[in-house]
Amino acid sequence: MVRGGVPLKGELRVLPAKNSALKLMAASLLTDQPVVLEEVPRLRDIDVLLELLGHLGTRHAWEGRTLHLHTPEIRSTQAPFELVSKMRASFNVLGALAARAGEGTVPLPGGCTFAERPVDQHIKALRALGFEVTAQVTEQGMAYTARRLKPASGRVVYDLPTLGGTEQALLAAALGGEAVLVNTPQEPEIVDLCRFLVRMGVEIEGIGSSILHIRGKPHLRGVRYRVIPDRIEAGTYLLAAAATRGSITLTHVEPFHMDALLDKLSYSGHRITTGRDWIRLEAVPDPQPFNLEAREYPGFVTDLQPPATAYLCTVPGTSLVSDRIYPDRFTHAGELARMGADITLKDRTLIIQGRPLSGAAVEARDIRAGGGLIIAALAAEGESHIAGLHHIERGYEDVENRLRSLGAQVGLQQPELALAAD
Ligand SMILES: CC(=O)N[C@H]1[C@@H](OP(=O)(O)OP(=O)(O)OC[C@H]2O[C@@H](n3ccc(=O)[nH]c3=O)[C@H](O)[C@@H]2O)O[C@H](CO)[C@@H](O)[C@@H]1O
Ligand SMILES: C=C(OP(=O)(O)O)C(=O)O
Repeated sequence: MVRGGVPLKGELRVLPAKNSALKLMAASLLTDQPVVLEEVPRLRDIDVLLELLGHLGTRHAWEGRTLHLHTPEIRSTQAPFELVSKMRASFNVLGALAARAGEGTVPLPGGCTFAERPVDQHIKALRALGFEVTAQVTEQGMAYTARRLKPASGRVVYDLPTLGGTEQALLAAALGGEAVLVNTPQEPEIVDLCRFLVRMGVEIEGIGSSILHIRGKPHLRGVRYRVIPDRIEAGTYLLAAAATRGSITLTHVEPFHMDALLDKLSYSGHRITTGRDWIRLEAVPDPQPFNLEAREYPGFVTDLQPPATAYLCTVPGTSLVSDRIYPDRFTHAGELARMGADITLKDRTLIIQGRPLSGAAVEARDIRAGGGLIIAALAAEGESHIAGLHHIERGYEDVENRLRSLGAQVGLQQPELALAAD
């Protein structure tokens, strides 16, 4: 429940990146030694992956935000459907299991259903590295088994830069021989995973470029590693401050991961200042619209497309929004229209005429659509009720208290957690 129209003001410490932490957790399967991840967000997705890793043989313990992981041996090579179906990142244990235990079986992943999300490049990569991959139709749908026939080596040429497909090959190749990955994405989460694997003992050249040369090792060591800040959480709060014409300072953030968004926000007229690990936004009352096309890093990230769309709905003038990564990722558009947004979808492009929004009952159908609806509700006049909190909680930790700390009037729709202002 959000009562809108209050400019967000204050300072927020950005939390660590879910999309990086999940991949590092999967990579911890590659060693029989303890792995310590410093700064892990406390999110539902992290708990789901911990449950999956536990099933495979990983013991874990929390110490504040520090996560201790240890997999002395792989106890099961089968990932249960009930867990994999909850989150896409869980598919990445396939390469790690096949590399460490010689075999792994993982059902087709779940996760946000905003678009068709194929895994053909994951399978192509594993086959190119010498794994035998078979698909079985089970009662719960398709599952894939990968078997190691020899130490992983080979050349993978991706049809398109895929984060998941590249992560799959990095894990599969880490305990192998020599591998070359061509047409890889440059996203910070890939760089983070590469650095983590290097600390474990893997040799990787070309980190941050579109060609990665990997020299795997027969044994990898345990590491202690700090997860990068969450550029998606950071961007969502910046857009929320801009939409409510407020001002916000984010700390513990990597400004250079966020160039594309910061550029758009300053084009829009807002005053942006940055330091080594902080970003400050002071909103202007009369911002300019802009067009955006979500694409690979360092372009505008697809996960911030729904939040940015919500912001643009509040900016007078015309904006065009499209998404090259997931061209149909628009589950938020119809819900924004319920809040009075003038938004139409034509030829896979949103055409937005910005104008004031009003509170309404809406439903988040995936994580970032939820981020967008929260932004719209914060900017709207009146009260909004956002259903689908379980999606939002996959990606945004403690969102109601974090928003309240910035002055937002927000609460869960339960008597004891009624609106802070009530
Ligand atoms: C490059 C990119 O922006 N990746 C985003 C993608 O990562 P995620 O890992 O989910 O997706 P990929 O990066 O693998 O997908 C990028 C593109 O490749 C296509 N594809 C992918 C794998 C495959 O086997 N076959 C195939 O065709 C996808 O449909 C998509 O169009 O969604 C995540 C969740 O929203 C975001 O956090 C990532 O930033
Ligand atoms: C869509 C996301 O997660 P998943 O890929 O697990 O569905 C996300 O983090 O925005």
